[in-house]
Amino acid sequence: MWKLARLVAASNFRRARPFSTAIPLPCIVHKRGADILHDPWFNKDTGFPLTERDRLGLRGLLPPRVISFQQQYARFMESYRSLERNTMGQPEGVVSLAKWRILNRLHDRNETLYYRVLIDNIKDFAPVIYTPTVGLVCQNYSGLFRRPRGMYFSAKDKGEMMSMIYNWPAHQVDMIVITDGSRILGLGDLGVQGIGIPIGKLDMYVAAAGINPQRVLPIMLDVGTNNKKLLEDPLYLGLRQPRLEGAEYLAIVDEFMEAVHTRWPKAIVQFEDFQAKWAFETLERYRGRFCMFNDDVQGTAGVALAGLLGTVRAQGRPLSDFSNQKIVVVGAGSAGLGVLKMAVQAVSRMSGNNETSAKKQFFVLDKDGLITKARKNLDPAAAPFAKELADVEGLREGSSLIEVVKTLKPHVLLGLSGVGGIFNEEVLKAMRGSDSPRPAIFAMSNPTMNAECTAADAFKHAGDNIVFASGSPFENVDLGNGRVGHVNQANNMYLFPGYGLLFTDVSAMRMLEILEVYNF
Ligand SMILES: NC(=O)C1=CN([C@@H]2O[C@H](COP(=O)(O)OP(=O)(O)OC[C@H]3O[C@@H](n4cnc5c(N)ncnc54)[C@H](O)[C@@H]3O)[C@@H](O)[C@H]2O)C=CC1
Ligand SMILES: CC(=O)C(=O)O
Ligand SMILES: [Mg+2]
Repeated sequence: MWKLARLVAASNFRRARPFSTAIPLPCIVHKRGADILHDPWFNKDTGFPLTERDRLGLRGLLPPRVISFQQQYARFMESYRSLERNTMGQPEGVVSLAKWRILNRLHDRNETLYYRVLIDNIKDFAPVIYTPTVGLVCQNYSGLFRRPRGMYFSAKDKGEMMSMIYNWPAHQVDMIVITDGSRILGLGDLGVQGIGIPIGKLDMYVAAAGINPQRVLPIMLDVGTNNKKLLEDPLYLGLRQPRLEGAEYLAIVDEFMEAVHTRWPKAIVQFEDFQAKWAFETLERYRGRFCMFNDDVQGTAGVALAGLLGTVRAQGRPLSDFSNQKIVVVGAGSAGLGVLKMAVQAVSRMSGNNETSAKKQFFVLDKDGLITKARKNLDPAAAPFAKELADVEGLREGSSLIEVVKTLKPHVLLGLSGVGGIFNEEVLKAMRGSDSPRPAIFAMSNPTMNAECTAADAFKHAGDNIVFASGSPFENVDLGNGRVGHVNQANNMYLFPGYGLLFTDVSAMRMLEILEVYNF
């Protein structure tokens, strides 16, 4: 997958920002002197040739020696490798943050070099700029903050957003990722510190999809936080107030959406890591009016479905066999319900059955166990997937995960619960009794510590023949005798190259029409 993503990125990125000149061809620089050196979009550090130094008023502002782009690249990679050597044996969190810092400093200084090293080393660097390290970065963002990136719209900016949006320096923006910080990965409400997620996601768009980095915009919509620790932290950088709710909340999001689409009517707004109630409500509220989608609901569904179909193929079965798989989804939030909706649609289309009958093979649990129609206060979003008690013989409302696995013997166990380790030894061992000769275990929650199980535990307890995928990366597992337990990554970022191609080749509206056609 990375190979394909790199090919896409390399071809598109070179078109947008040629490797050899380090500044995008169509770009006219209106700045001079130190302003250029302090602008990561234009800065080439010591790479400015003498002619440019004269033309741009840089003579004397840099050491005399001109260092080529290739030499700068090699020097950065050497510093990175030396950091790896020098931090060997130190705690994982310390090492990850040190790696993030060195990459972030480059991002802040010289974007061309940053994206070049990122594209060329995407497999090594994705876990640093994205999950799992981005989770740690968000948890510590107020302390790590040095230079602003993206835009911040807060509840205090009500009435000002239409003018604020024109403060963004780029004339054109194609892709926006916005969060309100209310459910950052499986880490909960991180308030303004959640900005790390839009930044990391957009880095993946540039590196894996070849989107022009000058045309992306990370956004934090700060409506307060209910995280007590952050509210009490004197260095917390966000609004120190409880989250807005109800109409007050929606008024802020409405104003932002109007402002952004007034300035850039074709920009696509990706909603990311909103708590489930707002994820669903904003999706319904805006999808008919604006170019937008929800990555956790829709992007995750696309990747999970690809993984589920891939599993059928890995079992040596025809794809039509997908309609016979028993699938247990653990987690009935924005991601779990998004996956269920799309998977049910896929089954009903493949089998020619209606959705009611396609739903029969899907089972969903939340923190209160198996969801059935007998549940009191059944969440309306989960209601379409709640089972009739008559259809789950041997089970009851609220049956535990282990009861469900032992009774149903599912072909697939898919976790989007945010609860680390919930696929424990007992549950994994019970998957040995699966009706499938090659059961699938997808531990999709992020970051790593929130994964439902580790890859090593999955192969150890559920057996060598499983198909395993996780939201955050794990190393392949050594099964002995030269055999390898392959770890696949099931993360919505794998859709970004696809979106990227759509953005470059079709207009945003056309893309949304395509998504609508597929009822995505
Ligand atoms: N791999 C990927 O591409 C993606 C992974 N995720 C991950 O999925 C997780 C959940 O995300 P959302 O659905 O947005 O969160 P959410 O907060 O909307 O939903 C979490 C769900 O898990 C349930 N849950 C909590 N404890 C449980 C337990 N002990 N047993 C069973 N269910 C339990 C909750 O009741 C709720 O239904 C997060 O860790 C997130 O990082 C989310 C989107 C994409
Ligand atoms: C991957 C992702 O979007 C999440 O964990 O929320
Ligand atoms: Mg997300």
